[in-house]
Amino acid sequence: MTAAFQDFYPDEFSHCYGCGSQNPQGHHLKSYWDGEETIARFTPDAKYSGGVPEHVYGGMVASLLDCHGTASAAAFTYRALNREMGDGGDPVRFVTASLKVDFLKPTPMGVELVVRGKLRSIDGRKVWVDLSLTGNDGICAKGEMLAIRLRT
Ligand SMILES: CCCCCCCCCCCC(=O)SCCNC(=O)CCNC(=O)[C@H](O)C(C)(C)COP(=O)(O)OP(=O)(O)OC[C@H]1O[C@@H](n2cnc3c(N)ncnc32)[C@H](O)[C@@H]1OP(=O)(O)O
Repeated sequence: MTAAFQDFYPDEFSHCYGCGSQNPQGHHLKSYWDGEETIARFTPDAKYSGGVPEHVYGGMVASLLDCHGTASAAAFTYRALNREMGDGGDPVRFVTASLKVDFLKPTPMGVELVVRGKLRSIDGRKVWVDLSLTGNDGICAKGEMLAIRLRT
């Protein structure tokens, strides 16, 4: 089975509510390569409803873009450096500095959501990632992230 990007986060940095393996209450989002892009799949529990039970609330949508975006920034950087995650070198870790979300239409509840990341550019410690979240009937939200690589 292919390891997810988050599987390479050290345990001490794996407490994120959205994607940390060490947070028992968290969502444990998992991100992977899909060609030149990145992908994550997630089906929110019914308790994450928006104004009506059929729709997912916006914070959950932003959370999925957030965690997938930073994981993708790390993956894009490893690839640009011709490195592999878990190669024993200095770990490449990112946090979100800026996340813009456009909610294009309601996100449906009860279906698997697909989150995609595409590299826009890398400039030193700054990585811009274009994000999208798709339900069963097209793109529901788009995101633009600036992720900053932490100094090691
Ligand atoms: C713990 C391990 C987890 C590692 C494992 C990952 C866990 C999962 C994370 C999930 C995603 C999240 O929720 S992360 C949690 C939410 N995010 C945060 O809490 C981050 C809080 N902010 C910060 O800690 C800081 O502001 C940083 C690290 C982002 C940046 O601080 P810094 O390292 O001192 O760098 P700084 O010089 O200020 O900025 C570097 C460059 O980025 C630019 N820059 C900085 N912020 C912005 C911004 N909002 N919009 C535009 N540009 C910006 C600066 O102008 C500069 O450009 P130039 O002058 O170089 O051109």
